Amino acid sequence: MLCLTKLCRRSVSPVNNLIRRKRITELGYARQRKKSSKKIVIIVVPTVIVVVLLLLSMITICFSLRKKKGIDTVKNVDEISSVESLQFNFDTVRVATEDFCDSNKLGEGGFGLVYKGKLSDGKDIAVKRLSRNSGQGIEEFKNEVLLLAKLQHRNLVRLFGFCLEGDEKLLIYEFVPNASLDQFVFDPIKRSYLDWERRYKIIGGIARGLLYLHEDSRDRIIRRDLKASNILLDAQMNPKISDFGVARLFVVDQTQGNTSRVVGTYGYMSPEYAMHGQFSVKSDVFSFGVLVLEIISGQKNNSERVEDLLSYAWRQWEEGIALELIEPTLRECYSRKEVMRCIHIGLLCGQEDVVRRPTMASVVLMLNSYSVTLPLPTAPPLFASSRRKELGLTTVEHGTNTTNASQPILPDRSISS
Ligand SMILES: Nc1ncnc2c1ncn2[C@@H]1O[C@H](COP(=O)(O)OP(=O)(O)OP(=O)(O)O)[C@@H](O)[C@H]1O
Repeated sequence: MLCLTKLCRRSVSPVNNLIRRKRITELGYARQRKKSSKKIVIIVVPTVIVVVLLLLSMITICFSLRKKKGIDTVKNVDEISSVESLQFNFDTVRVATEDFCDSNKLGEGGFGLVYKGKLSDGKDIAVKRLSRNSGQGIEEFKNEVLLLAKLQHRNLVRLFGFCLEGDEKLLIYEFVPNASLDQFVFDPIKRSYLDWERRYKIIGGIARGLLYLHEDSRDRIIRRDLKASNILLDAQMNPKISDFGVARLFVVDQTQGNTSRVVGTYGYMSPEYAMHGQFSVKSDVFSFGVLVLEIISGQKNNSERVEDLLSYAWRQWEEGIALELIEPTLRECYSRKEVMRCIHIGLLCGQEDVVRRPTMASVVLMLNSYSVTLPLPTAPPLFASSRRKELGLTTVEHGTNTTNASQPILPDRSISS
């Protein structure tokens, strides 16, 4: 009996042991599980939170982008419909300009007279009354309206509206109070108002305006008639590129053109455009180069010159006396570094080789950053008066300015007369 009990105990105790061990193991597992679940909580939860936050921010970004796109779309629709709503009544313009009276005349361009006007709400306007024989047809007119209505940049003149009534074709622009750049740069008295700092800012502003036309506006636009009289100055002397009557609308990859009708002013025209009617953004770059040299030197690049301005500047550059180009009134106070860089840029833009001319994006970069190394310029085209005569080209210099309607508003200095 005792033996049996002992045997039983012996036989029970391994079972108990097993159960105990099992319990211990389970307890161990449970503890381990608890520990690992704690670990999981510590690692996974923040990860999940981060992922959720990331997803949320991505969704927010997507939403705001879609919203922005939506606004843009609305803006586009607005713009298109506003071309119609930009239409002015002829009587409104007639009253605003006091019946197009002479005292309100601002000047005359190739396409007609320009008048100053005041709308009933007090807003100043400039009205371009296109002459009937301007050669500008209804399509060109609408082209200019559509182009300008779409373009908005601080260095471009804004279009407020247009008027088409009977034979009358009018464009209504924002009034830019300080007239055109040529009236300062080439005027023996007013030129003293443009110190180097102002001229440098003007060069930068024109470059940014052109860059916008070439690359940033939705449609690539080639200005084709960039010159000092087409740069207007606002009350703070910020330059504004005006008059897009000859600009053409391009889809972005259609960057080059060929035309039998050359529209432009010869002193500023690239050789490939003047001689073969070929234009590209690089034709504007060429004109910009000429303009920069005019702003620095105060000299007009017209047909009366023995040697054209580009060739003259190039010769001085080669002789190492480029700084002599600078207009005498500037000599007392200017930044040698800035003037040299601008002459360099002017010569790069005026190179005969179209490919070597920089883009306006490069020009803006060159003006803004001295860490950008400029390539050495190569020769400008042989554009001397002799060659012009040889080619039978005459300088087209239409455009007169009358100052009776616009006494310059000068920000902080007055012109001594
Ligand atoms: N928005 C404006 N605000 C103030 N003045 C203006 C405005 N637009 C033109 N003018 C004045 O009228 C003049 C003639 O301008 P317009 O654009 O018709 O011809 P242009 O630029 O002189 O010559 P072109 O027709 O050959 O380009 C300008 O030089 C300028 O003095």
